[in-house]
Amino acid sequence: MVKAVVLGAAGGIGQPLSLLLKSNPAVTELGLFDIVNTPGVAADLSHINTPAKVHGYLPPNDGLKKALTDADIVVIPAGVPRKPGVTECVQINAGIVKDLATGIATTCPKAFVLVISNPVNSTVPVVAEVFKKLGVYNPKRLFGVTTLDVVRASTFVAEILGDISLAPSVTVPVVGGHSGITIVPLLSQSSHALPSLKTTDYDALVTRIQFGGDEVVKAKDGTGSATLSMAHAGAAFASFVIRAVFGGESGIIAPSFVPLAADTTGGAAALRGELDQDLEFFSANVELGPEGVKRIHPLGKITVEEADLVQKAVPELASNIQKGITFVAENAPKL
Ligand SMILES: NC(=O)c1ccc[n+]([C@@H]2O[C@H](COP(=O)([O-])OP(=O)(O)OC[C@H]3O[C@@H](n4cnc5c(N)ncnc54)[C@H](O)[C@@H]3O)[C@@H](O)[C@H]2O)c1
Ligand SMILES: O=C(O)C[C@H](O)C(=O)O
Repeated sequence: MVKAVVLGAAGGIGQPLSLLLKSNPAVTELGLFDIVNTPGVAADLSHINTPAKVHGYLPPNDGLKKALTDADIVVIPAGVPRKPGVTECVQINAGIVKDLATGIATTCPKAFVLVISNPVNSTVPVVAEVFKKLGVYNPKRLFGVTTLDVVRASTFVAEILGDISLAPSVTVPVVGGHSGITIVPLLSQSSHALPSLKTTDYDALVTRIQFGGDEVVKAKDGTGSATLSMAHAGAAFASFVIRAVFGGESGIIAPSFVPLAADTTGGAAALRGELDQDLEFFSANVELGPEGVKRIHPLGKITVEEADLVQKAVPELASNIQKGITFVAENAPKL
């Protein structure tokens, strides 16, 4: 029995993500919360002949609390997407995420929380700070969803290999964070070796993975950012967590932006030793287990070019993380 909850379920990501979770046979209950339209989305999805019972909730009458009651896994795509030329919407989205995290802390503090709302490098620290303030922080259960970067890297590498049918089987660890230069693809660790690329082609591939979001924002021409590929990526990561935590499956490893305190096996300590500056959060290859994060893998063997990318990402990540921490320090969660 797994109850999944989507916060922001009526949005561009929320609707297709809810559809994919409704299609996941391991999900037996699906709670949909948004400030608009969830009754309609829930009614629509409830006609699909899969096991999950679906309920939609709006803010009146304790809707958030009702949606979150008995939640096992909560996915958060609530927030404002980027428009062309706008780099981030920290204040608005941090406020939304802070309030939703407060609801989680008071209603289902043991749930596994997957944050999609941008900027992930700051919103995940927001959730952590709220949980710390409310005394329910378990770093093993908090994840920033960076899977879209991994999905993009697989696709773009398959394109370079000249065979798009390889895309589902190509895996490229993408580490660091989820915005611009904090996105670091470790192409040397690709499951499928790349042909030797000219420096300009290598740089172009890295840039395309780092700024894949811009490609979609530009193409959508003012109407939003990635929603369908994000729903695919979010549902895939949710499925990894469900399989590892509730299905008892071992050996699932996927990049995610996690608190480094989640790992006590020495993996995070080894990763910290590879970075120039200490960070509280980093997207690394995470091995999932029954408690959530089982082990955070260090970067391992990387090239000089990749080490340079990591070095450039770290100060930007530190500043993004601090923004989230400062936001909660200045805007305490209200119960
Ligand atoms: N992590 C990633 O890789 C990734 C990828 C794409 C987009 N995103 C981010 O996901 C977020 C959502 O994007 P979208 O395209 O779905 O936007 P959208 O505007 O289509 O949908 C957002 C939804 O959030 C809802 N919402 C707003 N405030 C809320 C609140 N307090 N409680 C509950 N719901 C609330 C809105 O009503 C809306 O339905 C944005 O922050 C975007 O930048 C992240
Ligand atoms: O780039 C964005 O604003 C959306 C998202 O983070 C993406 O990677 O597509």
